[in-house]
Order: sequence, then structure tokens, then C-alpha cells
Amino acid sequence: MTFHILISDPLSEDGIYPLRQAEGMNIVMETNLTPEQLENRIDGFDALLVRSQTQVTRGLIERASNLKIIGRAGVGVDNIDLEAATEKGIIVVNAPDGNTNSAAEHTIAMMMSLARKIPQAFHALRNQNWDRKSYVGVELKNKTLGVVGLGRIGAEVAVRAKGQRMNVIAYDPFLTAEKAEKMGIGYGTIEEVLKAADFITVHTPLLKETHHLIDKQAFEIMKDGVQIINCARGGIIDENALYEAVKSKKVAGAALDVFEQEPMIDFRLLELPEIVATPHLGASTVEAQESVAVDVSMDVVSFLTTGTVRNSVNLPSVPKEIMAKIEPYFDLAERLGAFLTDLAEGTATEVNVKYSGDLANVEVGPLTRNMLKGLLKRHLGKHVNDVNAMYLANQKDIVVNEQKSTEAKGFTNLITVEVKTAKETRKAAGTLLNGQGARIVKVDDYLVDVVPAGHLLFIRHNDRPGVIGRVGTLLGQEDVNIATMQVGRSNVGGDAIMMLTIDKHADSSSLEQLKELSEIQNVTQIDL
Ligand SMILES: NC(=O)C1=CN([C@@H]2O[C@H](COP(=O)(O)OP(=O)(O)OC[C@H]3O[C@@H](n4cnc5c(N)ncnc54)[C@H](O)[C@@H]3O)[C@@H](O)[C@H]2O)C=CC1
Ligand SMILES: O=C(O)C(=O)COP(=O)(O)O
Repeated sequence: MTFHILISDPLSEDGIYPLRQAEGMNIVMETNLTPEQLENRIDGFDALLVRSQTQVTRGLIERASNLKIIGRAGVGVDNIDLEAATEKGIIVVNAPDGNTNSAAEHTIAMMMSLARKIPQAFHALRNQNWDRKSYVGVELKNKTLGVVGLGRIGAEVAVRAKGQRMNVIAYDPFLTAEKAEKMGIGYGTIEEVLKAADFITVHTPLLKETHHLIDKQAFEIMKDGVQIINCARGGIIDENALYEAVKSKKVAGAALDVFEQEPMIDFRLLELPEIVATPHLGASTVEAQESVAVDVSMDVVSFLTTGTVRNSVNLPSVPKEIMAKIEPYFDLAERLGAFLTDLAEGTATEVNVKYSGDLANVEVGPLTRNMLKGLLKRHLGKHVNDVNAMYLANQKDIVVNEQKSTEAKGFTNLITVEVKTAKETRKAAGTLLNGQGARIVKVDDYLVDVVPAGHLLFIRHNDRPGVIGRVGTLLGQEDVNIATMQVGRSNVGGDAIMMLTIDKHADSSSLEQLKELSEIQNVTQIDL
């Protein structure tokens, strides 16, 4: 089998060796495509690898009928329409750690350039202007650096700034007093940080919530003569507000690596002598590029060949050791979902899944997604997978509840799925028997022991002498061989069930004849 991989932004050749070494990878590198050319090119590719340049829009995703994985060789995924990818069941992975160091070093370099006006002085010198008066800077020592966003890069910047003998104060919604104390930095609300700082550096992702986080009002509460650094994302700082704040001397200078529009088309900010800038070079080191390309290539190979990834952005990551525990149950969960779709009459409005026994102590999200995949695939088709199963369930207004219990009624593990429709509530429970594989052990309130595979008939009837024989005879006449049969009843002469495994799909006329037999209430065929 050959997988087709399109690399549409420049990636380190040394870093993509996991792709080059893997068998069956057809790698196409086309890094100069226009958005239109890319849209016309994408169909047929299984994987797309990008950096920040390629805009992976909904339009592009819609044209990518075969795409399974988008790999972002870097951190920020704001150039990828995650919602569209998730809806289509395309997994998005990134390389969150590989460029942290380079981005932090670049931030410090930018702050020092800004403080000592190095780019401006160099520019003057280049123009043969020996000017020592215009480029008097300020020291970093004893100044306060405000860090907005203390994640991987923000934290590395904070550590380095302390090395410059700066005081550091940070704001991050996840920053605790203990962590701040451990790092030897101060913390506060965003307002407190903005008010206290001589230099402010932003390190948040670009989200709806962080768009124009630093706007006109934010500049107003800052110290006069504050200096700003942005090596995170254009758009976190409102460029128009920054322009005005620099013009009015509120802001003494700004160092920018990233811009609202990239590549830059409006150079107005750069006309201000207080601005220093680089064209999004934070991650542009040999080391970072190799590292992010290796990480993302490994995930792409791993996903295409084994279905597992380490750094998914649109699917919660599960630690390897937990994955090893739950993976054996994926198939059972999916089959239970499929079984109940066929069993329950009407469309599911609520699905309750209960994990008992061993499973109560592990992360079960992936199991629920597999169960939903089985449940939804019947009606929504092959494109349902564990990436989009939860999204599709939400979209169809299906309420999904998870429950856990250490008590497993004699089994070491048990997955019980209850499906509610407008018409009825149906239930099935399954387990993995040591060495014997998956079994459905309960349907509604009846105990059974059925391998969840092949062609099944679930029959509800009245517990009367001769019913079982009549079913067997009729199926025999219809040339349908019964492989296994289980019976159960609520009480003698009451409601009863038959659960048959048959060797082939029974046609609808056979099912109609079965339904016409006296004492038969209902017949459901389930193909797993
Ligand atoms: N210039 C460049 O070439 C590079 C830029 N980046 C960008 O740097 C940024 C940070 O990357 P990482 O540190 O790896 O990400 P991260 O995910 O480790 O850290 C982001 C932090 O921002 C915090 N945050 C979220 N919303 C916030 C808010 N409203 N206010 C304050 N904090 C908030 C989060 O809690 C998190 O701790 C991203 O935007 C990334 O795209 C990353 C690498 C290179
Ligand atoms: O990793 C990130 O978020 C970056 O901004 C790096 O972008 P790039 O891969 O250099 O286009």
C-alpha cells in the first residue's frame, strides 16, 4: 500500500527522514503552490505537512477527499481550520516542543535588540553614518519583564530574563502561586502585569480570546515608555493600536517577529524608527527545524501505519501505557455501538456508556469514541472515525454520558451501552474474556454469551413450548443455517429472547415469515 504525502511548506530535509525511511510513502514536496494550485493538487493525498505559511482552509479540506492527517511542523495551528478537519475526521498533529528553545532565544534576542537599538544602529552604519548619539539604549538589569502566557516558550523566556537580572511577573490562566514561587517570578492578573512591566512579551496562542488581547485599552494602562515584544502570533497585539501608541510615545519601542498579515503587505509599522522586526524567524534555526520535522514525520508515519499519534491537536492524547490497556477494547466498543444501532428502533437521542471493573481506572474517552463510531457509522457512512465521532454525535444532538464503576458483576471488565431513542431504551453489555476474545454478555435484561461478529438474529417472543423449534424449522426451510443459539426468559411463560448466530444474512422475506410465527413479538437482524 502506498501513502501519498504532500509537503507544502519548506521542511528540513534532515528532519523528514522518518518519512523517507518508512515503506510505501510517496513524498511530494511542492512549496511554492498558490492557494488555488494547492486546492487543485490536494485530492488523492493521504497526508499534508505544513508550517505556518500554508493556509489549510475549509475550502482546501473539502477538496481533500483522501486526506487523513495534517501535520504542522511547529506549534501554532491557527493557519489550520481545526473545526473543518475534525468534522471530516482528519487528525491534526503538531510538534509542540521542537522549537521552544529557538523561539525563546529569539524573543530574548529581540528584547536585547530593542533595548540597545541594535538593528537601527546597524542600519545607520550600513548607510555609512557613524552616529553614537541617536542609539542610546536602556539596561535590562532590574527592569520588570511582564510575560503574558507562561507556557513552554513563555516559561523559557522567563528563566532567561532572570539570567539578565530582570524581575519577571507573569499572567497565565493556569499559573499558580506555587509554580510562580518555584520559578522565582511574580504573578498577577493581566492588568497587574501590564501596569508593572517595563518590557512586555506575549506568548499565548492566537485564539478568539487572545485576538487583540493587547489593544488600545491595554496600552493605556501600561507604564509610559514601555517596550513590547511579540514572537508569538500577529493578531495578539492590535497593530493599529500599537502604531498609535508608538506614535504618541506611550510605547518606546516594539520588537515584532509576527504580524496580522503574513507575508507582510502593509509596512506602515516599519516606518516607525522605534520598531524592530524579523519575518517570522522564531523557529528558524537548523536545530528547531530538524526537530519539528522529525516529530511531525514520526507522527504521520505512525498514524498511517498503526493509527496512533503522540501529538494530536483535535483528539485528546492518551499516554502510551494507558493506550496499551484500552486498545484491546476498541473493537468491542465499536461492535457494541453497531449492535445497538441495529437493535434499537428509532434514532438515538441519548447514549449512556458505563465502564466497570478494570476499565474504571483508566481514561476511557477513546473507547467512547470507538463505540460512537460503531453507532454512527451505520447511518452516516464510512467517513465516521474516532476523530469526528464525538463531533458528529453532538451535531446530531445525541447526549453522550460516561460512567465508571469498579463493580463489574463477576467480570473483570464490562462495557455497558444504553441507547435511548424516541421509541425505546435498549441495552447491551460486552466483555473481553481472557484468551477467548470479545463477548456480548447481556442484552437488555437477559444474560447471553455471544461473539459479537457475523450475522445475528435477536428475537423477542413469548415463552411457549414449540416456539424455538418453529424458528429452527423455518430458517432451515429458508436455507439459513443456525451456528449458535441462546435463549433467555424473564420468567416461565413470560417474555423471552432468542439470540441466533446464522451463517448468512437472512433475506427480508425470511424475516417476515419469522415475524408471522405465533408467539414471536419481534425479529431484528444485526450484521457485525
Ligand atoms: N515566532 C515563531 O516562530 C514561533 C511562535 N510560536 C508561538 O508562540 C506561542 C506560544 O507557544 P508555546 O509556548 O509553545 O505554547 P503553550 O501552549 O505551551 O503556551 C501558551 C500559554 O498561553 C496561555 N494562555 C492562553 N490564553 C491566555 C490568555 N488569554 N492570557 C494569558 N495566557 C494565556 C496558556 O495557558 C499557555 O500556558 C504560540 O502562539 C505559538 O504559535 C511558537 C513557536 C515559534
Ligand atoms: O511553531 C510556530 O508556532 C511558529 O510560529 C513557527 O512557524 P514556522 O514553522 O517557522 O512557519
